[in-house]
Amino acid sequence: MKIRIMQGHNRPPEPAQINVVIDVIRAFTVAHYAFLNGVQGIIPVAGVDEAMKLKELHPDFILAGEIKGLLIPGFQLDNSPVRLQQFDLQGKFLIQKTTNGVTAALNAMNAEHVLVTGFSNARTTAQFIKERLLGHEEMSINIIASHPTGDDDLACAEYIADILRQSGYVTPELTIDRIRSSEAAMKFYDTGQPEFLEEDISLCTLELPSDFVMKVNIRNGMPLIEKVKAGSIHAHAR
Ligand SMILES: O=C(O)[C@H](CS(=O)(=O)O)OP(=O)(O)O
Ligand SMILES: [Mg+2]
Repeated sequence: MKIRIMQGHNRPPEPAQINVVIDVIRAFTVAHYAFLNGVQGIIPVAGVDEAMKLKELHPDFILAGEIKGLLIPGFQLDNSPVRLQQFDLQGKFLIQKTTNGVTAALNAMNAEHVLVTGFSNARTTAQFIKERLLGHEEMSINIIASHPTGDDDLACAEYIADILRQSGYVTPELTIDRIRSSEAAMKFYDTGQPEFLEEDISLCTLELPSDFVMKVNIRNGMPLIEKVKAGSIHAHAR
């Protein structure tokens, strides 16, 4: 197993069998909570225009995301996992547009398996890769920390790599400390920026025992983030 950790969201990674795209604060923590709250699927989009065009075609889809961390005018949801839980998302599809994680995922489709996660689902995702995806042949895995400079995503990437290598050096506690102290987390502690809820960071650093991973599959020619049961033998949606 060859593991490459890389940072940034604007360039496709080296070809590999598996790409894991990390966005702790907050895109794929939001995605995790969305699925926990009954969402059927999440369509990642590169920009607002594409999001709005999709919404016109599918009025019942929900627009979610941010620009500079803030709600996009015309969107129903911003990028807060706390605020997301105030909505009835049962059976819905989200259209998600964010700065780092979604952009990185769209640039990382050059692998047989593309998974996305924050810290909340990192351990489940790493175990899924170990138990369901790694075969006997040598496999290469890119772990993409989507924030270009932030330590939040890099810490989570190193946590996942450590689980895959079964070395046990990178503890959840150390990872949580790095996320809470990261550049991207600072604005959530600043009372002068009330749009950023400190509670969001609590959810971004809470490891949840979930029974699914989030996989980006191509459906009708478009990327779709789907919930895949962690116990499933084949890595496609159930
Ligand atoms: O909304 C977020 O938390 C971030 C924006 S920023 O990098 O913190 O300004 O977007 P994401 O794409 O979820 O990293
Ligand atoms: Mg982020």
